[in-house]
Amino acid sequence: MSTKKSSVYEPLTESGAIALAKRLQLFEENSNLLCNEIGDGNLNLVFKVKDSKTEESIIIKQALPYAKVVGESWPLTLDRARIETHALLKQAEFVPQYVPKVFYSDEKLAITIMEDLSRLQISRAALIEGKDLLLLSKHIGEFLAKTLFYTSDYAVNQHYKKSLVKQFINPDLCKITEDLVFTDPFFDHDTNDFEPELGQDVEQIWQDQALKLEVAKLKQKFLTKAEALVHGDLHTGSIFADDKETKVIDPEFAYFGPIGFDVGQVFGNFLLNAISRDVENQEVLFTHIETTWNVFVEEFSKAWKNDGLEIFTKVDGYLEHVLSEIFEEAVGFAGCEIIRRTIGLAHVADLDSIQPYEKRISIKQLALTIGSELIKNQKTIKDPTQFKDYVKQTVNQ
Ligand SMILES: Nc1ncnc2c1ncn2[C@@H]1O[C@H](COP(=O)(O)OP(=O)(O)O)[C@@H](O)[C@H]1O
Ligand SMILES: CSC[C@H]1O[C@H](OP(=O)(O)O)[C@H](O)[C@@H]1O
Repeated sequence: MSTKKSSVYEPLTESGAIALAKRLQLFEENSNLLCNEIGDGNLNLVFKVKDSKTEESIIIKQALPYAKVVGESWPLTLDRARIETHALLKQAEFVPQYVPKVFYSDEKLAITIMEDLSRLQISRAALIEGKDLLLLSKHIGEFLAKTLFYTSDYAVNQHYKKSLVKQFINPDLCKITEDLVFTDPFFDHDTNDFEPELGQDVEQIWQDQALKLEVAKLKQKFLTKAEALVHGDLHTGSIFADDKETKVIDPEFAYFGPIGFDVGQVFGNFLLNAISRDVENQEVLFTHIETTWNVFVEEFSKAWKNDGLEIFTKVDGYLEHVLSEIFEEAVGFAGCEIIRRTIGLAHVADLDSIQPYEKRISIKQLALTIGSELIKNQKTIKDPTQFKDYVKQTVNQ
């Protein structure tokens, strides 16, 4: 992997992406290259460049100086490309099997050139199609345990940890999460986006002081708890998968934050898919939540016992305390994710594609109830079985 700093930034076009791939000699000389911009995310350009003869391909991801979904009126730092490249490289130190290979990056051009994962499918789309993705949660549990444990104070020298915290200072992208996940959906803010039929339910959220108090505490944790290098946006749209393989992409929101945030976003997005399904097809998602947590605990505990550097990792009861705090926080963060994906700026296809419209509205009402209940009952829900029972109880009310 090589890194470069060009002197000027300019957004790439499809022909510009081909020219860049040729200049960097990423393909054989005289190859006939084709390129399409395939980005469907909220923020960046994504070019797929392919050799028409050999079918070999690469991905060139480029940050724009603004949020693509909104346009130039929402300026956004190009530094997110540096964060993404370095987060992918850091994660690859622990779980190379679960992240795309990075071939090249250029901070000034704000590009990351990486492995093309088109052989896999974005897991949100696959789950909406009803695919089970049987190994997804086993892989994600291991991804979470290893990337989070091995970047935390439990595992690394405290001077090195602080140098990493500095490297991953990411104020602009954190501000997006602070606003869109932890603030705007809980107030009458103009970024919110919901159907008029949800007006009363949303009003109830805005008036619920007990809920807002818990959200305030969760936001404070997100703002201050520099526990480990979190992915920061680990939803099912950031995970490529098939029945055998899993790859996590798009860590441009990475920073040192609470471990429970990544775990909670995974729980929240599995749950969003679960409630979008008929009851008889939901079980596989609850199994994914359970497996994610069980594998996380197993791998995190193994790493703690074998590689714990912090002296207190040898003290009886400390691991159990840390794990129970992570679970409690994950339940609360999952609730915030569910609410913001229902009434905030950035929706999910799991809910928005539900037909007919009336069914969509009633499932979104259910999502708001489940999200609120998870946030207010973080302390009583102690494990995935109770989590499932709690959700089912709410669904049946
Ligand atoms: N390494 C990759 N291989 C194949 N397709 C990719 C890759 N990275 C991104 N994409 C495609 O581009 C889309 C947007 O990528 P993503 O990183 O999520 O962008 P954004 O940061 O704008 O959300 C993905 O949903 C996927 O379709
Ligand atoms: C204006 S950013 C909204 C939303 O988009 C990000 O997701 P992605 O980059 O995967 O499309 C992130 O979840 C932000 O909260």
